[in-house]
Amino acid sequence: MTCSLQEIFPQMAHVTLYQQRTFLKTDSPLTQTVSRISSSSSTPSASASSPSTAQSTSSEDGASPLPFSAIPGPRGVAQWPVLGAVMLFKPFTKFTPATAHQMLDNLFEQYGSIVRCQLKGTMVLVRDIKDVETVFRNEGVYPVRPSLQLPIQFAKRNRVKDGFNEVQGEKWHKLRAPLAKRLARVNSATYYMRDQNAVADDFRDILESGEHMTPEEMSDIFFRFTAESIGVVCFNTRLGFLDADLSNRPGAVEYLKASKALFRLLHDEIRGHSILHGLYRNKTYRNFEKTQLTLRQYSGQELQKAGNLLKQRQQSGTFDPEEPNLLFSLLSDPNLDFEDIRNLMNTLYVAGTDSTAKSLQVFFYNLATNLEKQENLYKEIIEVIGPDQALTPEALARMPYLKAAMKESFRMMFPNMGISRFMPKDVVLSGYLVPAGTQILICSISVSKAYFDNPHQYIPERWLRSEDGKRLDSTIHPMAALPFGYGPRNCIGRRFAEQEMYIATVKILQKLKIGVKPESEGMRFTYSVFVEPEKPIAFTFSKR
Ligand code: HEM
Repeated sequence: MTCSLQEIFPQMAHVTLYQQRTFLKTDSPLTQTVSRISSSSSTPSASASSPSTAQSTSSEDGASPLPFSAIPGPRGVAQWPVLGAVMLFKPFTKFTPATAHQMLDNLFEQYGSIVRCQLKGTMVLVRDIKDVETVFRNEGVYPVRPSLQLPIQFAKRNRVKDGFNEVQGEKWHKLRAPLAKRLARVNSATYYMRDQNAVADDFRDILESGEHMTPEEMSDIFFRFTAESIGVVCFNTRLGFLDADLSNRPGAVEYLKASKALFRLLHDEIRGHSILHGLYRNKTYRNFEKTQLTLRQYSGQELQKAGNLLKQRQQSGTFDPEEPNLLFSLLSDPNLDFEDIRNLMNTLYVAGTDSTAKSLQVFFYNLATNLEKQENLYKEIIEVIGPDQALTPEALARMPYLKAAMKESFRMMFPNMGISRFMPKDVVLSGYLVPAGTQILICSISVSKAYFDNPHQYIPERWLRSEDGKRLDSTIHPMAALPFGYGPRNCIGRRFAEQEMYIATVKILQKLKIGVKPESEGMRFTYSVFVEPEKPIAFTFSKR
């Protein structure tokens, strides 16, 4: 069996052997990025983001930190590169890649809140809130997060530009900037609420009449819903993925198939089923390339159509450059070419489908298995907008229970196994000196008794605030649950993800009660790219 870092940290920590080797070379791009960040720590943003920077290399009590080599963790052969990672799994332990999250728990149980181990290269796992703060406060202005290799290989071999999810340093910053500045506007997501409500109407209609669907078919509908919803943002149109008949939508079926295949192939890389795609075009790579080419071709056509529409509106004087329409704004930016825009939109589309589809299923599962909480939420929805009105930004502002219920779902079943960073400078974590260039995995602490009372119970109320704005449970640390990451490299699609999930939940609860069939009670969850049920969930949606 091949064990890799990707298996351990599916969503974000994907480093190939190639990257591992080159990372430590002084002339590698990642190392250059890291040293550039280190030397730029006097830039305003670095110092602004680093209240703890001054003490980042001394212990809290001022004592000299303990050396890196003293960090607890498996010893002996288990510290050897590659072999060390293999030894964390079957047959040496009871864990498999599917239970890697339990393997991490086990390491923390054995060694405490900081662990040094071999996963893909030497990694430091942390699970103490002070360490979480130290990592994020010292991540620098261009935080470095390892990336998957299949997309990087595709870009290289096809001579197309990289997506910003995959690159590092200034290049990453430059690619993300056109989106970041537009998405920082308050109404950047709410602008799409009306169209996304219409998408959710279709989603609800399908689920309402879906009593004969298999759990697999239902899971597919969740994927189609999020693909259709984010499609409204990326392409300014309905792609038709929720249509009963896709035959009048040329290319849509292939596009949908390619979108889903993409995640299966990335999963192959994550699980270590494909390790040689960097060296030659192996089967996984060839399939990946095929899906990418399909996605590019279809998105290219949709962007072309949007570009034509924009031209017409410009010519007829009906285009308002202040309109918060993301695609029109990008298309009318003289500094961006067609390929830049296609890249940005493909990145958003890909990052925004499976992630949200899986999180929505987890949320519905928590509501279905906590009916009292579902009823509280139902009451709030009916009080604020009744059974027929669509969700608006104003109505959402009056739905604290909805927000709390979703936040609690993210806390209970964290969307990914952790968030990874390569440190640009030396830091002290739990009293140990961790040198620049080390990869840190911040593991989820949101089900830890140290940070939450009754951490395994679904209690949305813990997130509610009193009228003066104070959280009822004042003991919750602001960094104890960060499902969308943190800092300049956080999830750029957060508002879209939350909005889609709010809209879908409201639409469905207005008319239907969410339940699960007995076979899905007590479902266990695992991690592939994101958290997901071990088996597709058999939901029921019954009329209220
Ligand atoms: C519930 C759904 C989602 C979850 C839980 C989620 C979570 C995350 C996390 C944890 C990160 C890494 C953050 C970090 O390293 O600090 C991330 C990055 C990212 N997310 Fe999301 N995400 C979701 C939905 C979306 C959506 C809807 C989009 C697009 C519209 C999106 C686009 C991205 C992109 C492009 C990145 C890479 C950012 C960068 O490297 O600069 N995500 N997401």
